[in-house]
Amino acid sequence: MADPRPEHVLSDLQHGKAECRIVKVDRSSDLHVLHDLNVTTQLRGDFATAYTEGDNSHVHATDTQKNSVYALAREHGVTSPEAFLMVLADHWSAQPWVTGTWFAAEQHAWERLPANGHSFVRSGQETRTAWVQTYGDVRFVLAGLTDLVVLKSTGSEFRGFPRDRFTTLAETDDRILATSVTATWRYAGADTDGATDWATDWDTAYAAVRAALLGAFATTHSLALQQTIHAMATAALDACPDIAEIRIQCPNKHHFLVDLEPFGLDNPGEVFHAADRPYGLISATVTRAGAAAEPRAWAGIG
Ligand SMILES: O=c1[nH]c(=O)c2[nH]c(=O)[nH]c2[nH]1
Repeated sequence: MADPRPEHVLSDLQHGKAECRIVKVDRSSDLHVLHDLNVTTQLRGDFATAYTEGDNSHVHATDTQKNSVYALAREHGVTSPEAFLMVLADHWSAQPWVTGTWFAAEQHAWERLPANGHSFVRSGQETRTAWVQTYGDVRFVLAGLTDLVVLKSTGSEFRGFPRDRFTTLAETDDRILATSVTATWRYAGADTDGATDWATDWDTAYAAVRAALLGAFATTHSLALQQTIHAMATAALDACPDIAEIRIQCPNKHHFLVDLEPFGLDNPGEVFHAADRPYGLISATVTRAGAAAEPRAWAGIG
């Protein structure tokens, strides 16, 4: 049937199940391992008539997509968020009417307690993230982290910025620098045959990038959060040859020195008011020289 509203153009259709919470217990040894994921599925394809006519004959129900998350976790196991999203991508890319897919995962870390092999404490303040996108046989893998909260109690300045009639901020050669890092990186190359034969060891790569981000944050004498972001991004590219580009977004979690003079006290950089808003919001993407931009890898990802 013809589109009932031909004067309007329908685009960007996708549907799936958001935030499927799954905890997979690996019981293959007495030392159990937990994979705690929040998985989102999205399918693109020949679904327009569901929107224009209410014809659901091509619609893979979001409930079915949710069930696939749990069933495929049982059938294939979960080793890393990236590997599990690859399993979902393999499955859904092969279904009728599907021309593209988009899967996301957030992973919360658990650490085994020493008492036995099956008791855990949540570990790591940050959340690990991953995305797999497919366009036919082309596949992109992104990974990242969010809520990695870091602070330096010295080794940070902010000076030399322009002053105009609205400027009140004092220049400083010693301040607290604190932020909550969100970083997302794209693994180099895009599979063109739909195969899951990426050589990257996802957990090793994640650990290398995380360590590089933290190392650069700690060791960069910061003249601005912008400079620290650049240092973190380049350190990540240097630490992990498999990644082609990295996007970093950092709120500047301002810490203001409290004026204690009214109380007859000095304050040599010891007592701060940790403000939660407003906050500076600073971001950048750094791409390895020669790597092609791949905007399709980032579609739908903030
Ligand atoms: O590292 C900073 N970058 C800025 O752009 C900025 N702006 C501001 O007020 N403080 C800071 N700090």
